[in-house]
Amino acid sequence: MKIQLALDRMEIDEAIELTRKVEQSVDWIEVGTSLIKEYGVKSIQEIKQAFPNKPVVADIKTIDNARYEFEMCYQAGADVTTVMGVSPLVTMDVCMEVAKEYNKQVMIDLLNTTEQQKLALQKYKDAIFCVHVSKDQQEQLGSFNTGMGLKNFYTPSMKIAAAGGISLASLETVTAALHPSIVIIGSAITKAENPTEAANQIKQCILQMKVV
Ligand SMILES: O=C(CO)[C@H](O)[C@H](O)COP(=O)(O)O
Repeated sequence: MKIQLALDRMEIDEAIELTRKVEQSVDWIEVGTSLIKEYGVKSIQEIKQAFPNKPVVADIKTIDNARYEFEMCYQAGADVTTVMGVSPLVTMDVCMEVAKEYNKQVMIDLLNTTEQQKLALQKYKDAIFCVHVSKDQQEQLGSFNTGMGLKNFYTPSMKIAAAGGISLASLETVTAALHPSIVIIGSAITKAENPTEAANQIKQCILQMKVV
């Protein structure tokens, strides 16, 4: 299981400095939606330049205008770009098409998708599916719980990611419920008193769980 470090609500320099402290423990780097909104694609360019050997995820959360947004992210250096699962399927088709042209990946954010919408997304077999508890939901309901399985949607060949307030304390619950191949972790590392130690503890916990 890979760790995707989510960088949100900070300046680009701060994001780079923080990533340097934890880079040994994390696998992928996410340029968070807030960084892209505040600083534009420059945030993707600078973070990819600083960490050329790490896969970079541009969490742009596309919902329309897919070719324009996906090309912009891939040209800036993103290896994976995100699209909302609630988008029209024509948008999803364009995301998959652009990713193929650039030989890059798509992450579909399942936030607020209905069961019916999830089933319609199953055909995008090359995509990574992200189960996401949003910031606003976290404030109201807390993070992940054991009831958050993927029921009828999941197939063994699917690549699943999980995001939303995941911490060392909830890592085992999330893993048991979703069997993700990627855990997306932001605040539990970036807001920790000692980010290096927090990231290392999460990495060690994953190694102990022996999950791939
Ligand atoms: O997509 C996001 C916000 O929309 C974040 O990347 C995701 O929630 C991870 O950050 P945190 O662990 O702080 O919740």
